[in-house]
Amino acid sequence: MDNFSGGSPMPETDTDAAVSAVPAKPLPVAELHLHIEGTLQPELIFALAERNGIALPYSGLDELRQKYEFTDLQSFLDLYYANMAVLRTEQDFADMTRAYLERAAAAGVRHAEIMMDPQAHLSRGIPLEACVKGVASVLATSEEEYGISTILIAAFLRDLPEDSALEVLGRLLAMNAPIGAIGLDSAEVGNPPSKFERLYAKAREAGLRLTAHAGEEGSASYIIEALDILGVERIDHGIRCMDDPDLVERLVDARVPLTVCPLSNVRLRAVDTLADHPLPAMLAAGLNVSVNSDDPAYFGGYVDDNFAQLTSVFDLSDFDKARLAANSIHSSFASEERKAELLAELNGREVVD
Ligand SMILES: Nc1ncnc2[nH]cnc12
Ligand SMILES: [Zn+2]
Repeated sequence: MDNFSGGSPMPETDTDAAVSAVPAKPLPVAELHLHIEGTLQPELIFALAERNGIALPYSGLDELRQKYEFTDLQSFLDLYYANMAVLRTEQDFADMTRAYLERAAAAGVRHAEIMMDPQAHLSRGIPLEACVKGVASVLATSEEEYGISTILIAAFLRDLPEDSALEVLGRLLAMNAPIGAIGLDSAEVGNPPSKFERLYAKAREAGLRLTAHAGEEGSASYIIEALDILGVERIDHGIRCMDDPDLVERLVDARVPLTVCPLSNVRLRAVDTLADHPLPAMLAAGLNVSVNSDDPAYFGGYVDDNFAQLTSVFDLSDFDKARLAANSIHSSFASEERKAELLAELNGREVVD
């Protein structure tokens, strides 16, 4: 942050005005909390349905979009899993991944850690190879093609038994799937991290990095369990830590990364409005928070949209935005060399909205 140069000055000459009329380049960030199945835009859902001869239960885009009113996490998950029906072939997974990377590059994403839910596809009869290869084949060249380095995270559905997760992790390891980490997602309340102790032990033994959703709808105790029982290095969401001052102190002291998703929290009613979001209080408390999009096709925006809306509601300073971007890079599972590259890029630029 040493070279951080503050906001854009007001234009004083015609040349300055012309330069400032060029659309601002977004902040270079790492996106650490992104479900690839949550990037399926309505248009792509219809295109894939047509390609695969699948009849959708919606007459058109408008009817589908009307379903994007959620009352809680489960009401979203119901639609999220239902829409996955259009993903059938390796090509479908590849096309979805390419569409995300293209949009993410425009949002300033320079490194992405991408979760996929293999169990949600296996249960529909899709071969594990099709979903893994479809996503991974595109990620393999993401840095050259989109300027985005990537890591694939296998996320496990916490509302299924641990044995199912163990079986799928075993198959991923046996096929040498190019995964760098595991995660834990889906319906949180009633499915605490302690249910997955053996899964995380197995992943750790295999040399994988560890993250888990905790404290999205579940209480602060889920965050404590994820740290103490699963040994995670990062917490996805984690906003409910703000209910427990001792936990906040622990997270600050240990610099535990929290991958916060503001627009998701509003759309899933974890908070009432963006103005009620705890992100500014989390920053003020010294927590290691980053801004992420979670399921951008469902929640109204990609990472740049999250930054833009946060800025409009909270008047975030350039310093705050640069800190959030730097946190995202430091908190990634990228190599130290890649992190240094991204931090140099971040520090060498002026920050604008
Ligand atoms: N926000 C979220 N919480 C839990 N599981 C998810 N799967 C996709 N998005 C999710
Ligand atoms: Zn998530």
